[in-house]
Amino acid sequence: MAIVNLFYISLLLLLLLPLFLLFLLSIIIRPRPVQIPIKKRHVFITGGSSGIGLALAHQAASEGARISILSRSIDKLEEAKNAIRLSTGIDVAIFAADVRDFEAVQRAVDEAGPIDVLIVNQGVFVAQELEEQKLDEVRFIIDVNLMGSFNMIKATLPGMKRSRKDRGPGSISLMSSQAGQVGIYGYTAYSASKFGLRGLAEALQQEVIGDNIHVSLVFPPDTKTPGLVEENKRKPQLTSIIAASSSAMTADEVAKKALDGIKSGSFIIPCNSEGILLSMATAGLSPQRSYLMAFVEVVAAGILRFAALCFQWNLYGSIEKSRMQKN
Ligand SMILES: NC(=O)C1=CN([C@@H]2O[C@H](COP(=O)(O)OP(=O)(O)OC[C@H]3O[C@@H](n4cnc5c(N)ncnc54)[C@H](OP(=O)(O)O)[C@@H]3O)[C@@H](O)[C@H]2O)C=CC1
Ligand SMILES: CCCCCCCCCCCCCCCC(=O)[C@@H](N)CO
Repeated sequence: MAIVNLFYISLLLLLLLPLFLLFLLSIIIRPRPVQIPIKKRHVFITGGSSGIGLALAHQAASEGARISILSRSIDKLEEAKNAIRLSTGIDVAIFAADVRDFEAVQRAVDEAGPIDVLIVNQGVFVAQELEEQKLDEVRFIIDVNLMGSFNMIKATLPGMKRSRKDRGPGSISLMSSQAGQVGIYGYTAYSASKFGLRGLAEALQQEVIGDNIHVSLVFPPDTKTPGLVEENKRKPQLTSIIAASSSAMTADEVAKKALDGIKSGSFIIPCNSEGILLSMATAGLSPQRSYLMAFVEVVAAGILRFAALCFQWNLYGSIEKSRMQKN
C-alpha cells in the first residue's frame, strides 16, 4: 500500500515540476511579450530593392503599411517601386543612399518622416578564405553590414523615440544570418559582421525598452535572391557544403517568417526547422519573450548541446575530407 502511494506521489511531483517551471517562466521572462502592428504604420526597409528586402516591402505593403525603402542604386529602387505598385497598387517611397554614409542616411530618414518599424536588412556577402580575401573586402563587408546598421539606427532612433507616445510600440529589426549564429568556413568577415549585429541588438534592447521600442534579429539560411546568385559565382566548395546542411528558402518565405516574427515581437526569429534548432542551441543569454519557447530551451539545453557537437563533428569531417581530396 505504502509503495503504491509513493508511486502516485512521485508521479504527481513529476507532473507538477514542469507545470511549476512553466508558471515560473511565465512570471520571470523579460522583456514582456508585445504585439507590433504594421497596418497603417511607417515601415522603413533598407536593402528593400532586391531579394529579402523587396519581398518584405511587398508583403508589408499588402498588409497596409506605409513603406519606405532605401538602397544605393536608384534604378533598382525605381524598378522595385514599379513592381510593388503593379502587384499591390501601393506607392512606396524610395531613398537612394549608401548606408556607409551617415549624412546621406540621416537626410533620407529625415525626409521619410518618423519611423514605426525599422528593418535593417541591407547586406553584402563575399565568401572566401581569409587568407585569400583582401582586407579591403573584409572592411567593405563589416562597413556595410555592421557599421551601416549603426548608421541606420543612429539616424532613426531620435525620431522613433519622440513619436512613440501617440503611435504605439516601435520596432527595430536586424537581418542577420544563420552564419551569425555559428561561424562558417569562408565567412570570417561575414560571420563576424553578423555576430556583431547580435551584440548590438542585445545591448540596444536594454537601452530602448523604456521607450517602448522592441528589437528583433532574423536568422535566414541560404535564400534564393540576386545576392545569393552573385555569391555563388565565387564561393569555396566547403562553404556551399556546410551551408547546405540548412535547407534553402525563397525570399518570400523568409520575408513571411521575418514579418510574423517582428509582429509578434520575437527577439530571435529563426526561419526554417534547422534554424529553430540553431536558435535554441544558441539561446545563451538572449532575451526570450515567449515562456513556452523558454520552457523548451530550458528542458532541451543538454540534448541540444549534444546535437551541436554532432554538427561540429560532421563539419570537421567535411573539412578533413576536402583536404584529403586536395592532396
Ligand atoms: N540570400 C541569402 O542567402 C541570405 C541573406 N541574408 C541577409 O539578408 C539580407 C538581404 O540579402 P539578399 O536579399 O540576399 O541580398 P540582395 O543582394 O539580393 O539585396 C541586397 C540589398 O541591399 C542593398 N544594399 C547593398 N549594399 C548597400 C549599401 N551599402 N547601402 C544601402 N543599401 C545597400 C542592395 O541595393 P544596392 O546594391 O542598390 O545598394 C539591395 O537592395 C542581407 O543582410 C544578407 O546578409 C542572410 C542569410 C542568407
Ligand atoms: C544544434 C544543431 C544545429 C544544426 C543546424 C545547423 C545548420 C547551420 C548551417 C549554417 C548555414 C549558414 C548559411 C548562411 C547563408 C548566408 O548568410 C549566405 N548565403 C550569405 O547571404
